[in-house]
Amino acid sequence: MEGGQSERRIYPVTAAEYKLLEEIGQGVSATVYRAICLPFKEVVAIKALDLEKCNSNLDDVRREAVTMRLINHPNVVKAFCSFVVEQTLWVVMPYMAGGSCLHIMKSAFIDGFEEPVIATFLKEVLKALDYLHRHGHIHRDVKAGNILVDEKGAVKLADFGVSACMFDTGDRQRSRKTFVGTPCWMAPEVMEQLHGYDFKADIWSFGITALELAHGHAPFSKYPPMKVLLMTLQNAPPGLDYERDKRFSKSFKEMIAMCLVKEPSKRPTAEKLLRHSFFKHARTPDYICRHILDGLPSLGERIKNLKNADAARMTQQKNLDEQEQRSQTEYNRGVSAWNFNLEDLKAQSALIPDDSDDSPPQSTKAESPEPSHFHSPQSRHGDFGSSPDRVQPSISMHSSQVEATSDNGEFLAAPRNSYSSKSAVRSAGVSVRKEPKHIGRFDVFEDDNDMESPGWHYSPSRRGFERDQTRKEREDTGSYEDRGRDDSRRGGSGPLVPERVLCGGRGRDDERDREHRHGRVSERGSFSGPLLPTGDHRLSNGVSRPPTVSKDALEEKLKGPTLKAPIVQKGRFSVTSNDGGVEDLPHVSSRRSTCSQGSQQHLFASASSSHLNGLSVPAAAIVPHLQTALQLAVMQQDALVNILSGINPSDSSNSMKLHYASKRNSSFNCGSECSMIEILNDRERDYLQQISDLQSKVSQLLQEQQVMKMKNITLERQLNAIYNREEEERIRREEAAEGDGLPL
Ligand SMILES: Nc1ncnc2c1ncn2[C@@H]1O[C@H](COP(=O)(O)OP(=O)(O)OP(=O)(O)O)[C@@H](O)[C@H]1O
Repeated sequence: MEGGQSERRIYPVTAAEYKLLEEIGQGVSATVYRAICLPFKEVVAIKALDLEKCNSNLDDVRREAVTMRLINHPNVVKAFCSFVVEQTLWVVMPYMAGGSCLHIMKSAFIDGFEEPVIATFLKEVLKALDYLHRHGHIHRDVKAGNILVDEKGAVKLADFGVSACMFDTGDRQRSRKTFVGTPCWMAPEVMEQLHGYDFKADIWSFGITALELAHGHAPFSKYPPMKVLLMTLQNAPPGLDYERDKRFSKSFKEMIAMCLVKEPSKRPTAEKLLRHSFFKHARTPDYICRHILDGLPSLGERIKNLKNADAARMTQQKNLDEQEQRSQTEYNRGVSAWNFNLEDLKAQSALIPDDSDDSPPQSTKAESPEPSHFHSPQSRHGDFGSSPDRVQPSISMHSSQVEATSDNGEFLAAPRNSYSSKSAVRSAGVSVRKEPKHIGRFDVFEDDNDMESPGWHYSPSRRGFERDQTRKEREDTGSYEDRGRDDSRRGGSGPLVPERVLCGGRGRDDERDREHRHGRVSERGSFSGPLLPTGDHRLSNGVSRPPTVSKDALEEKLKGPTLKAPIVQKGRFSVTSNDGGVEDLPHVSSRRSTCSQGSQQHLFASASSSHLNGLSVPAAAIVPHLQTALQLAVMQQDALVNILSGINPSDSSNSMKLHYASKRNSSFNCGSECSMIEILNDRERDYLQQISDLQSKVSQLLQEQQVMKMKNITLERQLNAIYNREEEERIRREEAAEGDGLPL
């Protein structure tokens, strides 16, 4: 029962007053039940959100619960009330007996709906979006699984409000340690995590949902998250195919194309879309009842059947890769993921098998390609904090080989050095072609003569041109699904090792990164909370957690990138074998890669160790290098000290700074190589000591944070219960004062 009466009712806020019946849905962190509200004898739906999985701030939830009472639109599923029951937050909503469009499709319309049905569903969704956007809200999870139908054929958009806000502050994915869900509906600007996003992100999701309703599944739905991400960013926007989707009208195709434009500002508003001729095909709720709901089993039964089918499919697919299985199951359950964590995705992408079947034989040659580093766009070079127009993001996909920068804040990826193999290229998600080619917003280059030097460019200045070209390309080459399959082979698979290089400047980069994550996301939008959850490598106060490095690992990193010429190890000295001898030191230095600091460190480590190993090295050859290396080391040490002081302002960082400053001065004035080397060794030991101190501080802080979190959760729950009681009281009083005589 819904309508005037239910809306004015005050629903009970204790579990005892509800009787849970069968399960009618499951999301990432919630299970939805049909239930009876005992005092009113009314069938309702209860969404039970697992608080353990949400890591949410219950204060926000409480605030949102109040906001939700103000949301009142016939096309938005509203929450009657919400309260905490043990480890879960219960959100009581009207029961939508038809279930979601996704589940209807899964049960009876596996290849999607007919156009008039789609127009009817989508028109109602647009009305909901228009309402939400006008009120400054972004829904952020528009998809078939959130379009619900009641027994009379009325259509409502669900999952906005209390349950959605559980994740606004960003930890939906983080709390699960690995990425779950699929970003199929996610707009490119949300994925890029570059300039923030606004309500136009919903319009993109709306376009994807239109395709989902037309085909029975969203574009790229069968792929794991990282592939979906890369395909959405690299490929031309998906759309209805003019040849293959002949059963759909031109106006439907046009309407989708208007929504799926990569540049958000060029997408129409919900209000404008509502005037599109496509929606003239929309019918009445009664039409939905007759054409869709009639003859369907009850919702509970459908869900049970789907679960059984899922289980059967899983047994059949035992041989499938675990990642793919999970991805498909999540899709089948209609799980999406908006607050994704790029680090998790990268880590998971390492698990994605390279399913390319066109790999040339030589691709197996490089069994141990150089490590790939996929820095998030904002993690290097960028200066986001102060000037959004001058962002210089970069992608580094190969220790130092591929860097991407641009003057105006867009991706620009270009090769700087060699790739060790074609497989490494594929593994970095970069396609290999003969000519520079525009793929979505990236230009992908290949040079057959130099298989080791592919690269990719994003040319923001040609954005419009690229889009036209790629759309034409899609028309030439077939539907987006074909392209999807094709592109998935070309890119996105294989390991993108999310390792970080010890290449200096990390402290500052992290600061920019942090600024970006915490501040800039909201620049355009009116939504709350940061886009990105804090990563594992961050502390609660936003300070970077130093990488865990053992002494050996540190030395390994200090050795810097591998040199091309054959290397002979002499003690810890690395020299090229053909020339041999320490005479080569300057030569070695001239070969340094783009990661100059790494090479300098390499020299630094090697030289200092040579002393220990008793090699006879002419001091004059080493000292200039040592001095340069020392300067670099000092800079890095300063960065470390900065990080330290960020973690605990009261610690001894200042005295350390002074200590090193004095040592630095004395080292530059020292005439003897011996004392210089001693100081360097000394410094190396101190670095290691500082790092290990830092690590123990970090773990101590994390433990403390954990304890505080638990305390906080308990307090929040108590507060929430009190608040709910007070709120209930207040409303009772208000209504009594109004004298409308409602039964309490
Ligand atoms: N009020 C309701 N009436 C009937 N069915 C509902 C209701 N609310 C949710 N459902 C069903 O439960 C399913 C799960 O809902 P839920 O909002 O938890 O997850 P989701 O939105 O699909 O996934 P996510 O966790 O990514 O948000 C929905 O897809 C829908 O089929």
